[in-house]
Amino acid sequence: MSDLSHLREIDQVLSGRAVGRDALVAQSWRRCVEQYGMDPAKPSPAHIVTDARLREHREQSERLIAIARSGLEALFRQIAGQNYVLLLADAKGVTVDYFGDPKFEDELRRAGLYLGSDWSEDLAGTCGVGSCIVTQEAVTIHQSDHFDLTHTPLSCTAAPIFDTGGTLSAVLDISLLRSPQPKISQSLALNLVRASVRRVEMANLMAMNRGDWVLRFSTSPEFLDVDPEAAVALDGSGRIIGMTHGAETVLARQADGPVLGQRIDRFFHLGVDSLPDLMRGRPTEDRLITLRDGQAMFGHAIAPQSEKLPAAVRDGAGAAFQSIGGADPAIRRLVAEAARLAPTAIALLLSGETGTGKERLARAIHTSQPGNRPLVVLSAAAPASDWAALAETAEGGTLLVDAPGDLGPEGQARLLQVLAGLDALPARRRPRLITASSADLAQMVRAGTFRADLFFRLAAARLALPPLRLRQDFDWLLDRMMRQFGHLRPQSLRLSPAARADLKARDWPGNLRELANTLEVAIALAEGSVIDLPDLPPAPLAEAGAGAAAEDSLADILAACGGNMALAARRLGVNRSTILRRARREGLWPA
Ligand SMILES: Nc1ncnc2c1ncn2[C@@H]1O[C@H](COP(=O)(O)OP(=O)(O)OP(=O)(O)O)[C@@H](O)[C@H]1O
Repeated sequence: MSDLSHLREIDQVLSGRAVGRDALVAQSWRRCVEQYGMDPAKPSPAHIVTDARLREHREQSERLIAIARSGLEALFRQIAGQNYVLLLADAKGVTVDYFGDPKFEDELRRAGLYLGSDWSEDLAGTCGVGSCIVTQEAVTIHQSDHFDLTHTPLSCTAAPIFDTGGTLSAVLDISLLRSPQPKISQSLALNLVRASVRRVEMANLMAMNRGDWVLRFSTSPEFLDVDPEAAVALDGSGRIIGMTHGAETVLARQADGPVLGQRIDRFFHLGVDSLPDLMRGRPTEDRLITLRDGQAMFGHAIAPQSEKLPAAVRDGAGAAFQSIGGADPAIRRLVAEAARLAPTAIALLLSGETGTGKERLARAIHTSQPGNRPLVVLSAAAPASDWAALAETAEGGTLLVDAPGDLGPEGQARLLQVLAGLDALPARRRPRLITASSADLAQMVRAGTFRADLFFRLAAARLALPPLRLRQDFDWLLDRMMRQFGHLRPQSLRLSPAARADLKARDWPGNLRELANTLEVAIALAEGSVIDLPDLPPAPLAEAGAGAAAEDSLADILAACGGNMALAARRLGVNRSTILRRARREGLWPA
């Protein structure tokens, strides 16, 4: 269709004539002109928000992105090879997650099919994401359905994702740069997007309501347990506290007013006491439930999971995670989250200063899962030519990407390519990605020194390890490491209270690694069965003379340290024997 006939057709719609377009397209065109004041004769290029705004949008959608990601990956694999690009936009229309073929990246970016593109209808005109947000329905906006001439080559199919309260929270869109002319060619795309959205909403409901009853239901029994049509979460009295959009649609037909907050027996001939009868284990045909209007459905009830969850998930005390930390609230939270994320395929970024235990946590996440699977470290320091082979050996296991912040632009592009190569593997063989970084990758993205697409690929969920100086479980770590290094000495060893207090007062820039090194040296050097102050090596990065002015005399420093030579040595950043020699020379100590 020529540009001129496109403009003429929009004119016809505005003057109220039927033109054979879908009603929702014609209505959107009217909005573009009458509400948003757009001029179809003045096309405008794709609008991409700034990095800072993209970050805000992503942060607000972070949880949903993490939950949606494995569903999106599955969808992307289904459409792989057909040149679709897949976008997840937030409720404002900004693309917060993206899957596309890196080969076409420049073209996709120009077309706005990229991270940060703003597809709100009042900015981009009639388009998949924007019109889906306005209508709250799944739509295909195909080629010249687009209002703006810039976008008429595209074909976009989008479906809304609702949160468990029924509010639109995101849009899933799959788009093509070039497509066959008939719009019907996209009907499969529409079904695929709808099904993916249903699964994302289901995963979201399950994640949000682990401690509650969930009732899933379907019209046919075949897919009830694996891919149900709809679900609600119920509190102990049978009140609906969460729902998928599919559930809201079915239940809203049964009774007037809102669905949320109502008891389940208002919609089904079913009481909360009967839920245990609908649990898995009973034949599906026996789990028949009837809506108030008489329609039969099949139900599957899932009991609150808190009591059934493995200890690792419940309180983070599972065997694999036991060595990570003690009674520190931040560590407890971190371990509980890590345990919950461990069984998923979500790409994890573990951040934290050097030596905070990122690699150890990655290994714990890996080993917490059953099976004898490989864990392969892909270090940024290894030659890039080896990466692809390394990544392949992680098949079926975990690929730990270490220190990608050290990579320059070429290395980053290569890493992205290697990761994209893994997409060709069948889902269950594709390694789970965990990244460890002491560089602040998000900050590097903002500064333009780290690729945003690589960052988002690596960091679907983020876990931050606190520095040792902020941990409240220092004593626990100390005792654990003392036991761990116990084998180095035949007799049992303990720390004197003064030595313990001294260690606690240090600021540990090298974190757990520095603490482990310090203890190992102290254990090796201690002569008796007690590690005392003089046995502790000085902090390697303490500035010489730190805490004492360089011109302070040794006598003054010793006095300030209560005559404790080890403490004086540490303050000056020298060995205890040096202090002793100087003290003898200056007559401060008997020769
Ligand atoms: N919870 C822990 N208990 C005892 N030792 C620990 C613990 N966590 C880490 N360590 C020790 O601290 C050292 C550093 O740990 P790890 O390599 O996991 O840190 P990292 O954050 O990956 O470091 P980097 O960023 O420098 O690579 C290792 O020797 C490890 O054994």
